[in-house]
Amino acid sequence: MSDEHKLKELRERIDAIDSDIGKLISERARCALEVAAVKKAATESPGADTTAPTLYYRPEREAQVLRRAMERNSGPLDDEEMARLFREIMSACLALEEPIKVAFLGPEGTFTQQAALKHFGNSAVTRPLGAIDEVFREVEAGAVNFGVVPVENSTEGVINHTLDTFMNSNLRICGEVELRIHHHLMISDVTRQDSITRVYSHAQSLAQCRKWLDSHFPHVERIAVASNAEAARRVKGEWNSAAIAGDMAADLYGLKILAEKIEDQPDNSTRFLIIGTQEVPASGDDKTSLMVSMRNNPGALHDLLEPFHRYRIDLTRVETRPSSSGTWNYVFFIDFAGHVDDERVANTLHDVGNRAADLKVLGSYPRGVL
Ligand SMILES: O=C(O)C(=O)C[C@]1(C(=O)O)C=C[C@@H](O)C=C1
Repeated sequence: MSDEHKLKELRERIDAIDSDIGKLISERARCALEVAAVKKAATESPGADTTAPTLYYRPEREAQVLRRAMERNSGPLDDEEMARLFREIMSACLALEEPIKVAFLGPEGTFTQQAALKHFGNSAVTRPLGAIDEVFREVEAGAVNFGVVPVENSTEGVINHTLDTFMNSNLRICGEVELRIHHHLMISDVTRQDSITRVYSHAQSLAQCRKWLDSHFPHVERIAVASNAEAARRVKGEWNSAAIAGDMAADLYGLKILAEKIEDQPDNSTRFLIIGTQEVPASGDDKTSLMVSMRNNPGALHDLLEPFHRYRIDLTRVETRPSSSGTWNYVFFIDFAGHVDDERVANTLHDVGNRAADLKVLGSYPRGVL
């Protein structure tokens, strides 16, 4: 068989498969619409709390669907790629039920926007806001369904502002998403490559690329700005500057990438939290985040952590922040594996509650899948 003939035959097979996939996606979307009708009827049934909103978005179910897509996968696409395809199908199905609105730490083109789209898919309506506390406020006011904020970076550590904002908020953590962060050095079409005297970026990104800058641009002034996207925007009209930012910002402002992946740690990643008002049922692989205030006694941290050890709970993070109320009191932010509905977790929380001055469960949520 000639190459041309073979190609034609293969494309006919692909056309037939696409037609089947299309029909199946439509069938799936019709099912999602029926699910929406069932959910709506349940909130409107006699005896139901009529002030409670219908919860169309179900993080635990989405995590299960994505995990299953990965488990089922037998290649040649890798598991993450397969899950990403299902992520988009589910995002489109949810948009049919109710278009989901998500606020993120902007402006457009930030890694936080990338994280929001990774988590909710491209059918979500995303809205950029200027500061972390604005994202919290917008969710609290009910103007959007969820917010996305960064919480820790593998190279630079915790984003204190996000943790501190939880001290004065009743919002819950409904999910997490991790993003590999690749920084690039980018310039505009008016930049003179041999005359770069300043480089703009967010302070965290400048820190994440410190060694690379020391060796490639030791004498260039490093200027911290509010976001990577803002850095890219500034470079647009300047002949003597460059920016460090991600792919999205380069695309958005039409910048040229001079050097790719300049982060000092090759596995540089940032974890983002999904904040909302919804309590999320167990998905089968969950994490819980707590905020605990302890009186400033010797051994307070040991007392606090002992129940976790006794009930064999796997801690994934412990952070300390000074409390906003008393000068010498501390607030601990603790993340661990498990859901508040698990018996061992409930027992641990009971014991921790007895020892703490204050204990707040920030949320139980599915461990990030993608
Ligand atoms: O299972 C549901 O509750 C649905 O609404 C369906 C579906 C899906 O497309 O699979 C869509 C949105 C939800 O966030 C979870 C799953």
